[in-house]
Amino acid sequence: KKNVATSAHDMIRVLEGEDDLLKDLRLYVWALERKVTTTRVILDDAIARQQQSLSDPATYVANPLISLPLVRRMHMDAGKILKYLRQEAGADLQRISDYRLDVITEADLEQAAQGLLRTQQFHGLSERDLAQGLPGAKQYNARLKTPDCVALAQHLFMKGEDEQAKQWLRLALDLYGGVPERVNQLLQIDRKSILREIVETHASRENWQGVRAVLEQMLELGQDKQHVSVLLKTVNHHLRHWQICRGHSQSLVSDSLRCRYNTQSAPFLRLAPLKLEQLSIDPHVVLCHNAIHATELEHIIQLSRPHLKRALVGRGIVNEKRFTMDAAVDLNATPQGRTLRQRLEDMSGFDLSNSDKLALINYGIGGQYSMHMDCWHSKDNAAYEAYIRNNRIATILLYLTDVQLGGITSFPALGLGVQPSKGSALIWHNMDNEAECDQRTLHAACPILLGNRWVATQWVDLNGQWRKKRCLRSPAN
Ligand SMILES: O=C(O)CCC(=O)C(=O)O
Ligand SMILES: [Fe+2]
Repeated sequence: KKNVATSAHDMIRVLEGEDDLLKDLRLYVWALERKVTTTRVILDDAIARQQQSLSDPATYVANPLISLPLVRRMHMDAGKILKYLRQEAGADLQRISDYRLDVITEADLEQAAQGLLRTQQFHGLSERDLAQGLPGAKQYNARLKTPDCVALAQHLFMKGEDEQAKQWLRLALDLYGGVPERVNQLLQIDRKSILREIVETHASRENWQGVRAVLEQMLELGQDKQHVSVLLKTVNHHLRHWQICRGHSQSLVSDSLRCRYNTQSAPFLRLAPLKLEQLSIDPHVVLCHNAIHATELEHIIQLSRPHLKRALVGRGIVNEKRFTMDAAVDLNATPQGRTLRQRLEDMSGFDLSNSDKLALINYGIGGQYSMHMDCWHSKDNAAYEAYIRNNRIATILLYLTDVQLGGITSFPALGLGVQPSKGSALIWHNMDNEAECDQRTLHAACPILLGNRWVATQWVDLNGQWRKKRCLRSPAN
């Protein structure tokens, strides 16, 4: 298919197309003006009458020469006037919207953009200089405006040329003035959309510093403060997450945190106490050392092998957020598995009879699991029943291997990072005493730099914990 942008001959057709559009715009403006004039005559008439009635409305309406026309107007005219108001201005202009705009395609735009960028490269011009006009070309006041810069940026983004794209977006913002905001909104290139686009590109490259800078700029422009503040909080979590992954978690030394033997969460632990290291008291995060025997680890890894597949997120979607293999393992299927399941109950203090199977996860080099929470919010009463049945009150994360480099489990909101150590179990409570999902439990698995990382996750279902955890909000409340 021939593209119009390839030859000057075809480009003239595009110009003619714009001329046609111009004719229709003229007709439409005329129709709008006509409607405004008619409406204003009706309005002025009504205002004049209102002036007379203001001082003494009761006497005013007592005059039958007033009351009859009033009733008549409200009965006969008002409906017609409203109908006229609701009518689209220019609805009678048949010609409008007969265009074949699809004649000019995305490919045309791409080609035109490509041509202009080639010119930029040829002349060695900066984006700003190019937008001012071409050296040596006949000057028709030919300059690029905000929408052109945005289109060039979008073209470059598609080609993966993010840096250059961002230059164009910045220029788009600089050239923004002059056009009424309403027109820019109509063309969907208002400041907010441009900044949002910059944010999205930074975010897709995980450039959180970049995202933060733009969000701060948005705050300065006074844009949607509440929304931007929420985004800033998320960005700060991302930045904190990367610090934690690099081994810079906050110091865990605190007077209130202890290492002790757990003899209490189940009677059996009096005979076989577990080594427990408190990592956070509120929310509850503990690490149980030497909790699982090497033969047990091997056993569950073997059980999972035939079922391993690429892990999904949400409703079964492959996503970079979760770059791992996983498999569900039924611990009740083998005697060794049942022993381990009992131990998981003992060490967490929860009842697992309503909980999912154990999820085995294998991360290779570069594997990671982005920030997420294992629980979900529901303020909606209608959904509460379903919510209480399915939500995850706690998570037990078993580390099945040591990891040579990377692979820390990070809790950005707590400034906490846990290095996997073979045979230990990390336990945390996802929900607070009101059975509400605790945002502070946001967590992630850092990328694996060296090693083979196996973990097993036991999500603990909220349902059925009434004997185990007190103070839960009743559904009726
Ligand atoms: O592998 C990790 O460290 C985290 C796993 C996790 O968050 C999960 O399975 O829900
Ligand atoms: Fe998780």
